Amino acid sequence: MASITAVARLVHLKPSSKLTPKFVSATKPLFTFCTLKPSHSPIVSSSAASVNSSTAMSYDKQLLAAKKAASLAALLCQASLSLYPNYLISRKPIWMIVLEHNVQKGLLQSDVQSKSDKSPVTVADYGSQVLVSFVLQQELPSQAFSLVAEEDSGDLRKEDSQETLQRITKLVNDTIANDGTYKVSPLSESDVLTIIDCGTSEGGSNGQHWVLDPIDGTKGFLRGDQYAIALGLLDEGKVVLGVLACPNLPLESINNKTQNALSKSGCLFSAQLSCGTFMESLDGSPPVKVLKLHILLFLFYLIPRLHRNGYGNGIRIQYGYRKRQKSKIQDTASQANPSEHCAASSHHPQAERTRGRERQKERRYVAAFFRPCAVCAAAFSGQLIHHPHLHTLAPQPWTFFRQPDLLHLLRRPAAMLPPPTTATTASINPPTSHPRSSRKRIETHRILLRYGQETFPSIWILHRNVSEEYRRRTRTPRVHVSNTENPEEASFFESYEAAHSSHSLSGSIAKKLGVRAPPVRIDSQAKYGALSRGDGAIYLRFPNKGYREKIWDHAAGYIVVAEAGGVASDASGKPLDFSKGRYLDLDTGIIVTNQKLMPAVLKAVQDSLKEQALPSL
Ligand SMILES: Nc1ncnc2c1ncn2[C@@H]1O[C@H](COP(=O)(O)O)[C@@H](OP(=O)(O)O)[C@H]1O
Repeated sequence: MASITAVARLVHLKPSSKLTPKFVSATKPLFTFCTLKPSHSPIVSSSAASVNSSTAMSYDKQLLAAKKAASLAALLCQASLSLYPNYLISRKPIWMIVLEHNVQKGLLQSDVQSKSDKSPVTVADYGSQVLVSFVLQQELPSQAFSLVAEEDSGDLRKEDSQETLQRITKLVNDTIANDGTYKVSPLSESDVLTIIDCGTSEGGSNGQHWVLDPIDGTKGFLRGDQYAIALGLLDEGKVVLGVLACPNLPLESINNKTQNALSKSGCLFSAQLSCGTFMESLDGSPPVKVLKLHILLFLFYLIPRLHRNGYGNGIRIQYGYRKRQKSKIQDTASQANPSEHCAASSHHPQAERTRGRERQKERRYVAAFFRPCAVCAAAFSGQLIHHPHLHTLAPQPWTFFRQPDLLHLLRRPAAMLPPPTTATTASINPPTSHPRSSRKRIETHRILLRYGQETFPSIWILHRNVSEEYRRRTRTPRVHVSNTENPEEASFFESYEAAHSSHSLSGSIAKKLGVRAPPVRIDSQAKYGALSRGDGAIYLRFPNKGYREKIWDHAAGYIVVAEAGGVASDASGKPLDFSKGRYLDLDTGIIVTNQKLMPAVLKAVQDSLKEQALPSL
């Protein structure tokens, strides 16, 4: 391995004469494999490109790098499309962005090219590939680098592509500069070509290989529909981590049309072997735009008043008499059972008066904001306190929401209040540490409380500097595939493009299964992402006979679904095999669903294939 690297460095003469020494050192590993061959020559052998997995770092670090790479690539893609994200990421004056935007609109139309297989490719496809490759090597400099990616530089090296190449280079350099993480000199056009050709590894069953589709669903991207930046990592032929950046996928379920109107778009799915699948917002912000105002009101109006009234530090709204106390978490037993605590202290006349006053204040300050949401908070104890005292109206049956939404709650009639007698505590992922910070910076989290079989939304109020683990759990919720066992209740996904997957075949399979909902047609591996969080229960894909599936079209999505509890197989029930190089070696079609539905779906697939006289097994 070492000798290959040494040879590579010798063969590599000068990526760009304009590179500053700083950039050369920063990109040293970048050109290690790329320069083993002229960039338009046949693909470098997988044995040369493979990396011995014994030298591999933990996947945690690689997952972080992959998330960073995919998120930046998503920014690049959005910047190539619209003004809005450009405005957000750019430090330029607005008038300049408006001017550039017009140019970009023109760019996009003229920069769509056709590949040899007639599929479209845009400047954003190339730019995304360059950026992902660049970021991975910047973030993991000590790792040898092997990348199996969709694009190569062949077309860009033609004379008439000079302008396109310039645009790609500008797009990449602008995105890197706007991000500001990497202090490197701008990439030259020849750097860009070299980096694109880093993606020509053959993959295979030995060592580690990154697998990238820089824009999966290019047709969806051009239509303004769904697309994904899909990045996976193979280790000894197995997918061990995957990241899907889906800039146009709503953070709320795609089935929930009302929520979607309020919800932002942009999901980042990440999965690591045996660690589960997580979904977060692509820009790291809270999921519902309209909540911001209420959170601000809460921070600047309610919190100061709570502090004044002795609710400092712990940010706890506690039933009944409470002493002024400094500790953030005290007396969790009494919090867990407020009525007992109240009873114990009720004989004290001073306590009685204090309680009366506090009740009044609570009503005024808290109910005004959270009505009819029961306010709950027991910072860092892992326990949430239901505060029945806040509910001043007669108990009524509670209506349950799938997604917590403060605005929605505020608008609900008071009749929807939970009964005061409802169980008062609920344990959710307890935080792993109790940071004793003196800084009184507050965060609110929308939490779904479970009381026995019942669920209702609430607000959890926390100090800012909670542990990383706690942040991960609250900000990046783990997702799970739908657990429906009944095919009739299941909805199914398929390609938007009829040319990519037979709609009639999946229609007949759905009919056999008794699926009632119409098919949900979306582009790209966003389907895998949506499936992993239970938006649908089945994904069926049946390309035309003879089409060979590529590993970058499925690797990231495969692990995202598998770690969320789903399964993917071909039509014969064999798991997908990513160890055979750049193509998947599979029988007709791909089926993705949950464990319980798989046998029924497989049977329906087999029956339909026989009926349609397609080769099934
Ligand atoms: N005739 C065909 N049959 C099946 N898949 C095809 C196809 N032509 C292109 N594809 C692949 O389907 C992917 C899009 O998947 P989906 O149909 O789920 O949106 C494309 O990814 P790219 O857009 O990266 O080229 C491409 O790899």
